[in-house]
Amino acid sequence: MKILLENLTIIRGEKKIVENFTAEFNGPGLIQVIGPNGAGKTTLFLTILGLLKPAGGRILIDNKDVTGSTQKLKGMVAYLPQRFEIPRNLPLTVFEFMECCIRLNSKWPRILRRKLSYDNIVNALKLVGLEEQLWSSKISKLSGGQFQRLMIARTLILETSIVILDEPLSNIDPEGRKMMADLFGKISREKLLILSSHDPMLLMPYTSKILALGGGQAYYGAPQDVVTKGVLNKIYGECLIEVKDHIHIADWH
Ligand SMILES: Nc1ncnc2c1ncn2[C@@H]1O[C@H](COP(=O)(O)OP(=O)(O)OP(=O)(O)O)[C@@H](O)[C@H]1O
Repeated sequence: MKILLENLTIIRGEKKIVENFTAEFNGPGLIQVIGPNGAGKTTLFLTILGLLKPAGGRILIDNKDVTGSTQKLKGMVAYLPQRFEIPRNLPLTVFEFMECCIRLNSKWPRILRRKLSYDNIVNALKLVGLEEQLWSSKISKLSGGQFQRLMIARTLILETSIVILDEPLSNIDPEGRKMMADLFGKISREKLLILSSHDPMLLMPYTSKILALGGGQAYYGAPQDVVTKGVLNKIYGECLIEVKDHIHIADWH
């Protein structure tokens, strides 16, 4: 599992996100995409997903050119957007919601979908830490953090080898974040997991590579080469506060 960004130039509105940028995301592993608000993390994901066309360059997934095409990505990538377009008032329980996600997925033949669903759903819900007593609750009754966990579970049952999560830790409380970080570490042992985060240190023990975006610049490499004062200064500018040996990123998340 490999995503190659080849000489990629991305422009959104007036803003240049990256120019002539080349990087290879290799899995299994965890790749963190960091950068201040508006740096272009979501834009990069939407470009990888074929929902936005780059101004230049190509995107290859497992050597297949998928640039600007959502169709070619089918069954290869699961994506969790930062903001959901799923109405919270759907009259479905947690379990029914997950069943719908499986039944609607055309990856499996219809007859198999029913058979696959029970175990897959139970595993995914347990993995993200949604307790069994919630499975029969209406999704409208879930808290923001529980709903976020459900959305993560939904990306996992699609069983793709590549998973992209846009700020999956937003809405999750501090204790839950640690649990989710461990979960992402576990997932990244088998899949290529790419996620954006405003709290890079939390996931650092599991991170194979970091992509730092900001001010039209991109730095990609091993965590120790990217999370340096020099790079973070260029990416975060004035949001970077240094207190003795401690660096604090003061963005709005
Ligand atoms: N629909 C849009 N049309 C035009 N420009 C947009 C659109 N959405 C976002 N942008 C601009 O694209 C740039 C990158 O935004 P993007 O949402 O990708 O950043 P981000 O790093 O994901 O930010 P955040 O951390 O706040 O989620 C910003 O300058 C933003 O204003």
